[in-house]
Amino acid sequence: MHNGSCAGIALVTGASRGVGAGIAEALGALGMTVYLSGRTLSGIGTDTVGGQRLSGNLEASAAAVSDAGGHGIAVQCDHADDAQVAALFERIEREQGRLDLLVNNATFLPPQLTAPGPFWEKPLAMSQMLDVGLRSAYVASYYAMPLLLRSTQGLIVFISSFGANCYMHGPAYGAQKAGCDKMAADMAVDLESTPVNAVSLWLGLQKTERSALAGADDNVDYAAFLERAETPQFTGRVIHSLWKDPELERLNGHTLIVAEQALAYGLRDLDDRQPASLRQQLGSPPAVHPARVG
Ligand SMILES: NC(=O)c1ccc[n+]([C@@H]2O[C@H](COP(=O)([O-])OP(=O)(O)OC[C@H]3O[C@@H](n4cnc5c(N)ncnc54)[C@H](O)[C@@H]3O)[C@@H](O)[C@H]2O)c1
Repeated sequence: MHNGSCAGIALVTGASRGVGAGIAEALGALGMTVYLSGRTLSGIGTDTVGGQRLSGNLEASAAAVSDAGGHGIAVQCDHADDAQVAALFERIEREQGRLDLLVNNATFLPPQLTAPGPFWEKPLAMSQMLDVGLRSAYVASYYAMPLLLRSTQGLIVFISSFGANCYMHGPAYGAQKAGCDKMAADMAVDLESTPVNAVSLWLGLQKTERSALAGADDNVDYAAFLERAETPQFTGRVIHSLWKDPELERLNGHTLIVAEQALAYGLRDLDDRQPASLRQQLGSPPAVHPARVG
């Protein structure tokens, strides 16, 4: 089963900036109609890194999707509020009748994310990643399923990282990432014999505003990593190739490393670089769970 020449309908959650905005733009460049969700339609929000306010504007991200050749549609939706998420999918159903691709990206990353210190000395707000990031991905997938089942080839993508398998930003971040990987694996069981598949993706460090500001934070030295960072558009193109893959079913439930999957599909980053797999970047292989990492 395949979507053939149809450019497809996608939803990228949390797409006002950063990874979500870049993925949406790349999907737009490949002709997709992309719904972009975020807490506010225009104007910057309240999120900060190292005391500095992050930018981000959902309407501008949607315009970038359209400028790239697709059709970007900005929808106000707080993924902490199930009723707003339900309304988002009602709107997609009304306007499109189906969904082909859901990218679960929205994550509330608190200002103390990269600050040093044990979890009990940081604000309890660190746990909000488990609300918007983990639970919210379940809720969006739940409401997306009836629409994805109307696609000839539907795909649910979780935005994860090797923080699922090593210590990175503390236990809430690790649990959010490991939880996403596990959701993809377990959803795959329920998705068997449907036209829908689920995968979780480990992204390399991203060239985003958040990464640049975290790098400027005295507590974190991202400089060496940043040199080898990937663009979010690179991840977007890998996601598109996954969605178009006629053998996507063989990856159902897998956790995949974006750079490795790009190699398999013959994709390079925007600067024509071939990003190295995290396995190489870390010097020694991360403790990859062999049963779940493709
Ligand atoms: N930046 C990296 O290097 C990197 C690497 C690997 C994985 N990731 C993952 O990519 C994802 C996005 O990270 P980012 O770096 O773009 O961070 P970011 O903070 O810049 O972006 C998060 C997005 O989620 C949105 N969001 C937050 N709370 C929301 C809510 N309640 N409702 C709707 N939207 C909400 C934000 O507005 C923003 O658009 C995260 O899951 C992160 O862990 C990032």
